Order: sequence, then structure tokens, then C-alpha cells
Amino acid sequence: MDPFAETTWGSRLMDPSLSRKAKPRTAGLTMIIDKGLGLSAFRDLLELAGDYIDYIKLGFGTASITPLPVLREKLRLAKQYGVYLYPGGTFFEVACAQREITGYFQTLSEIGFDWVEISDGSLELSATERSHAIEMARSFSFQVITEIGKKEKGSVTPIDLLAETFRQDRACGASFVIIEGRESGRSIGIFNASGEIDTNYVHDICSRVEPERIWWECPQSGQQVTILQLLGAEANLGNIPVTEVLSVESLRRGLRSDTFFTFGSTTQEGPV
Ligand SMILES: O=C(O)[C@H](CS(=O)(=O)O)OP(=O)(O)O
Repeated sequence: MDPFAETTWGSRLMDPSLSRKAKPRTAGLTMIIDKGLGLSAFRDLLELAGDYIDYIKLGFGTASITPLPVLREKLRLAKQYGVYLYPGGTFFEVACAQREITGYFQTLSEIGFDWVEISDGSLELSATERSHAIEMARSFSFQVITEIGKKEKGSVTPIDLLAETFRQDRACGASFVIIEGRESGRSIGIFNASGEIDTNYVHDICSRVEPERIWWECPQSGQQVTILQLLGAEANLGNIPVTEVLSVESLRRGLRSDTFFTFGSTTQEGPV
């Protein structure tokens, strides 16, 4: 039970209709990256912050080396807390390189996943191959997230190619499109070598696609602040470290100095 919800001010503070929509939501989504949490830590995380987590990505191909009973329990717990669990895009790319896409989707479906990620960060997929993969995932009844961007250091997707890939992914049935930021958030896509954001590029992207369908991979705290200040509290954020969920939610609600006057305070003038 939230102690603040019991108080007059607290009930207003925590009222989702005033600040944050309750789950399941379609905006202000938070995706976190799980790189190998054990079951106790996973359960703890959901117990503490399940209300603020929309998606959990099992990073890389870790789903395949997690003991199956543990994986199944993670899926069960995630569903119990209204969180969508899905394997990272690299796992799909491994299956792709092995020409095992059908087996990949079949296996994930049998285990009980509902969402998959289609990406080509480490390999080349033609536009036709990419569309085919999305459509095949949809034929297995998966909800699809795609990702745009190469994992190579210094890689930036030209805006025309990004917009066209986005348009095509959505036409094939992708629900959301991730802008690649990796776990580092450096020297890739919207980030320079120091992790600073190219805000012009971000605005260009938003002007060319449906911004509400984008997830911005933002592993670093300063990057989360910048994106939320630029795009608003309802921007979708991804690759959030497991220890940062409450911190990101605090940013969204103006409960941290960085966004205090942007989202938190409704009366910014005059004495308290
Ligand atoms: O989980 C993955 O496969 C990778 C990990 S990272 O973001 O490149 O560090 O992410 P994805 O966005 O799914 O390609």
C-alpha cells in the first residue's frame, strides 16, 4: 500500500488521471533491460516498480541461456504485474543468421511470449526481408516492436532511410519502433561519443514519423532528462537499467529537480 495515497495531498499526487496514465498505457512507456536477473531480484523489481514498467527486454540472447523453468516463471510474474516480457533483438538476429526464423517464432510462441523485436543492428536485412520477418511474426500472432539503427560505433541512420523504414515497419504491422541507443548510449544514433543528444536529429525524426510510436533507448540518466524535457513526460523510453525505474518515473512526475518546473509544479510563482 502506498503510504502517500492514504493522505489528502498524497492521493492527489498519486492520482494517475492528473499526471500519469495508469497501465496498460500507450504513451509514456518505460522499457527496461534485464541482463540476467535471478528470480528473486526479478520479483523484487516488479513488486517495487511494476506499476512503472511497461516492457522488460531480456537483453541480447539471454533468454536462451536462462533455465527454462526460470524463464517461464519470469513470464508468469511479468503477466501478473501487467508487464510485457520479450527477448532482445540480437536473439532474433542470431536466428536470422542461422536461417531459423520460423523455428525462432515457433519456439517463442510455445514458451509463451506475446511480443518480439525485429532488428538488423548486427546484420544486413533488405527492406523485403525486414518486412517479411515482421509479417511472419504477425502471422504467429506476435505483437511486434522493430528497431532502427546499426550497432556499429559511430553509426547514424540517415533521416530519409529512417523515415522510410519506420513507414514500412508500421505498414507491415509493427506497433512500436525503437531508435537504437545500445546499452552504452554513446557514439550511436542520437548520441555523440560523450552520450550527449543531437537534439536537431531528434526533432527531425519526430517531424517525419509518428513520435508516439517511437521508443528512445536512453540508458543514461542525463539522456532521460533531455528526452523528457524535449518531448514531454509521455515520451517512451527504453534500455532503462533495472535500478533506475523509480528514478525515471520521478522524472516523468516532476519529482526530481531536473523536471520539477517542467512537470511537477503547477504553481511556480508566489509564496508557498
Ligand atoms: O538486447 C539486445 O539484443 C540489444 C542489446 S543493446 O541495446 O544493443 O545493448 O538490444 P536491441 O535493442 O534489442 O537490439
